[in-house]
Amino acid sequence: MTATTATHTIAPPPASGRRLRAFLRNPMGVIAGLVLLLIVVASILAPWIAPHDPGLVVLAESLAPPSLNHPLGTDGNGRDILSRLLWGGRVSLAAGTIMVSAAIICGVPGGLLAGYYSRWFDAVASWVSNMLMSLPQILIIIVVIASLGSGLVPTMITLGVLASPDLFRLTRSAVIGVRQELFIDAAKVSGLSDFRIIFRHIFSVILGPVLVRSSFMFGMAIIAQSGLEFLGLGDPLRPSWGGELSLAFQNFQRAPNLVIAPGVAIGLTVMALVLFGAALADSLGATRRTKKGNWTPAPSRPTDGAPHDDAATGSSPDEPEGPLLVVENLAVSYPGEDGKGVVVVEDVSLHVRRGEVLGLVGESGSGKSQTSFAILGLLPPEASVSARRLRLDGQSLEVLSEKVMERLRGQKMAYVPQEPMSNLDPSFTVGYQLTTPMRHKLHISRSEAKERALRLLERVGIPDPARTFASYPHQLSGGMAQRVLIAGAVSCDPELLIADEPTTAVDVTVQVEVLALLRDLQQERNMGMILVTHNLGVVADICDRVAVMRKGRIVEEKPVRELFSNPEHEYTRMLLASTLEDALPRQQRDDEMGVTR
Ligand SMILES: Nc1ncnc2c1ncn2[C@@H]1O[C@H](COP(=O)(O)OP(=O)(O)OP(=O)(O)O)[C@@H](O)[C@H]1O
Repeated sequence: MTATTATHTIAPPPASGRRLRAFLRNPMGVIAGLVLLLIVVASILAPWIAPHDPGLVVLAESLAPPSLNHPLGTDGNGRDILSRLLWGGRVSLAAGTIMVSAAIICGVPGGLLAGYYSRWFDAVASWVSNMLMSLPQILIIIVVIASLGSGLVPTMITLGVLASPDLFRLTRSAVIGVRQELFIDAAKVSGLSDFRIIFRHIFSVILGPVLVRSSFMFGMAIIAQSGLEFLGLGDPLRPSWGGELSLAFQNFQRAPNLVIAPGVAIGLTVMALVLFGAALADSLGATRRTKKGNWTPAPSRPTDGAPHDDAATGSSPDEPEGPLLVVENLAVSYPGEDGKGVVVVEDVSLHVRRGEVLGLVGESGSGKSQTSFAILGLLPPEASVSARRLRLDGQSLEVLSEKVMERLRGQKMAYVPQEPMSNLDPSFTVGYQLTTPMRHKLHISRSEAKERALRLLERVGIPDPARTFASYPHQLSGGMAQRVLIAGAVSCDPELLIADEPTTAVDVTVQVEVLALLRDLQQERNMGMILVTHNLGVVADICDRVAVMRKGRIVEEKPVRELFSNPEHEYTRMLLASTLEDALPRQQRDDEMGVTR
């Protein structure tokens, strides 16, 4: 699920504000930042504040000690050291900027795509990255300098490309980590394109680690560039810290103090960058820990549906009384270790009519979620799916491209997950996450989406919709998060709602409310609903029909009352005996909850 910018009236402090405050609480980071700022400003202003021309040779003043005219003395050629260091700072900073930019450009997008899509792109990109890492860097640099000259740009770009595997691997592993997060699934279910998911949800997560690593890399770039100058591989006419250090060593016997100034310039800058990077890492890490600490369990996730647009989706209108969803002979398998496929769903056939609730029950691992994900088109790439028919509103889902499925998930199917907190992106406000799918799918303005979101929040029983709209997920209780996700799920009027154990993560009292809410919304909107659960008590509460799954197959399927009064399959009887011992008959439950059917 996703989001738009909330209105700013009651917004809590944004994540960036918390990070800044955490950073400012670290004195070392602040001092390092100030030192860096001073170095950057002094280097930029070098043409105006340097007391002398950095290239002016006055042999008569060779190796002059510090004086008013030359505050840091002069080098072996009588050039003013302070002026050369100020100008040299520009070179060092430019070197760092070029190298880090090249490393980011080569490493980060590749890591993002490799981590997100895996498969062949990952294999190729990882191979290239490993190859780059195995190259002898100094030899490559010497070859580049020999063929392209000692210009700063080609040298530092080469170094950046050679360093890019570092950022590639960092980004790739961060993306692989976040890709497993449920809020990414939620974003997919809400119909967001891969580009928006990567840009909005994943990029924000990798930004911190990439920034931190880049600041270290910047320090390394300064050292590398200075080292090249020191070894005589730079341009002798270009004032630089490394070049000054090299000259100082040449005159070490006569004026050993000359190494101090360029050494301090390099050491101080690199140290400040490292400390700054470490403080940045701490502040980002602190924010993340805070969020996780407030995590509360709860259910549902938002999705959207949209105005029915058969032309857009290529669907044909369903016959008036025909089922909304038809699944015939669905099978899902995964590659096994011995090369044979492991079948996790086999020969599953079911249908759901508009306004009908189908319960999909079975023990853990019986294939309920895999069946749901197959319908939603959200199985991982390694899954093999086949079905004789898989139709939603008359449209065959199995032949659709991922792009059309994306749109369908936004427009016709919605999903309410088991763990609501994990399905909300901690970096965005509830309002943002609720309104983005609506704006995107329903093509409505920000203010309309906000109005709609506030109404939905009120409808799902959130006591202060405006406040919740502006809140971040960690500020919600589990039950509230669950309601928010249900609001998101119905926000674009889906026709089919798949709720996967929506009450697992909340306490018993909230469970009852959530089930009642789902049932009310389903009836109000005449949605077809699949309720995935292992609890026959829940089935008794809100389902019209039940399909009992075991070991990937449906072993019995019939109307709820019939199933309860006449369970035929041995497994169904066992389920009934074990889970319904304390359950009340449906009518009695409805009466007690004041529900009219
Ligand atoms: N990516 C995967 N690769 C291989 N097997 C998988 C994969 N995902 C799920 N499975 C297997 O598919 C089977 C069915 O899983 P599924 O999640 O559908 O069960 P479930 O009935 O929903 O269980 P639960 O109630 O615990 O969620 C399980 O045996 C599971 O190990």
